[in-house]
Amino acid sequence: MSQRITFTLAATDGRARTGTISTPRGEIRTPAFMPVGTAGTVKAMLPESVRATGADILLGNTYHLMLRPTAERIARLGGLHRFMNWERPILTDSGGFQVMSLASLRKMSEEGVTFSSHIDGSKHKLTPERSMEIQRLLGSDIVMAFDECPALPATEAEVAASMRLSMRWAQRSRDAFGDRPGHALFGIMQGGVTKDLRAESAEALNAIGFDGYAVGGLAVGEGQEAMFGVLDYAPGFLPEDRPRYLMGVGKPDDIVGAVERGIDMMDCVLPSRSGRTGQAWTRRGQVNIKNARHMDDPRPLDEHCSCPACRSYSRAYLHHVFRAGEMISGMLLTWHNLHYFQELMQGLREAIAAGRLAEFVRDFHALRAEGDI
Ligand SMILES: CNc1nc2c(CCc3ccc(C(F)(F)F)cc3)c3[nH]c(N)nc(=O)c3cc2[nH]1
Ligand SMILES: [Zn+2]
Repeated sequence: MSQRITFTLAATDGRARTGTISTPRGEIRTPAFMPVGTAGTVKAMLPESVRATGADILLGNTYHLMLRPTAERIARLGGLHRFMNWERPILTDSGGFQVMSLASLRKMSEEGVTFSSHIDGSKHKLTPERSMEIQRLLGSDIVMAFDECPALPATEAEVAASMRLSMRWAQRSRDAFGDRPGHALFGIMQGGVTKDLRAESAEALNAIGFDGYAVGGLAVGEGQEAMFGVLDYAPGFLPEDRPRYLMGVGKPDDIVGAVERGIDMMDCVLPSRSGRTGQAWTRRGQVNIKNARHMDDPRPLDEHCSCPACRSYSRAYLHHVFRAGEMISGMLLTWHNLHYFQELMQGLREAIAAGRLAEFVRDFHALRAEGDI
């Protein structure tokens, strides 16, 4: 692929931006929400259904795919796009975060991390170089640098040491990635909730130079107020002509607040994971479909929603299939949630382009009742 990945800003409104990331496999409209496709599938969804919700890009993962079915097998079978039948852009995480949250018997060193698979206990090693090799074998379009996301609670000294390790790993990731036209490497800013550490991390990443920059180390239990506190300054430490990706975020109101603060890309398991637990997200708040009060309700989840669940099924039906443990329950609620998240992103993109983001945000909060609706 000769074409390089480029980011074009179309409009700004305050600190918010809207634009397009052009890749050989297609365009990504920003601000973008990226559905999580952990082990090569967005759970309970066919790829064409994920596309129908409006997704331009989805996420895959080094950790899960290196364990099963292995990156080498996927490469032999033509790469992850072919393997999972998604020909549009794929971003893969570098694996470190998942090792810390999923694997057992982990051993950290300057070199990288060794761990035992949570699937079969087999021993594995991840280093910046190995992570770059895996993401190349998968064929992902946007590759994440190998980093360490410190677990909370952590002292400032621990956060500083971890961030500096991640910056050394960022350099090694950059060196190992090489020059791959048509593919992008994103650096990941660390530094916890400490402004000086965040500034030091951004300075290190800017000096190395990346195609895009992620704000890492957030959405790990610090709470929305602390997260927004970091986002009040951290995106501004990053080059404004490159995409900014906030990892692991979030609930609809987290997404709105992050976009207001200059974030262009986000990912979260929430719409799919909560869909499988009967939790529907709507413009007026959350609907907990397992609540008995929906048992006789002929209305759709959201009468304004054009998704298959809202077009053709009642709350009573969704309540029934959830209670009965029928697979269609997870399918319909996941589809609805992903559709709602993409509709929220479209609304944000249009509002920024029209210079009326403040009005959009006001309406967004005004409509959202507390609790179950
Ligand atoms: C939920 N909170 C959160 N998630 C975070 C993630 C994971 C993001 C991710 C990527 C791919 C997938 C896949 F399942 F689709 F593959 C799933 C999740 C982080 N990832 C890295 N590298 N550094 C961070 O500092 C970091 C901070 C994170 N806070
Ligand atoms: Zn719907």
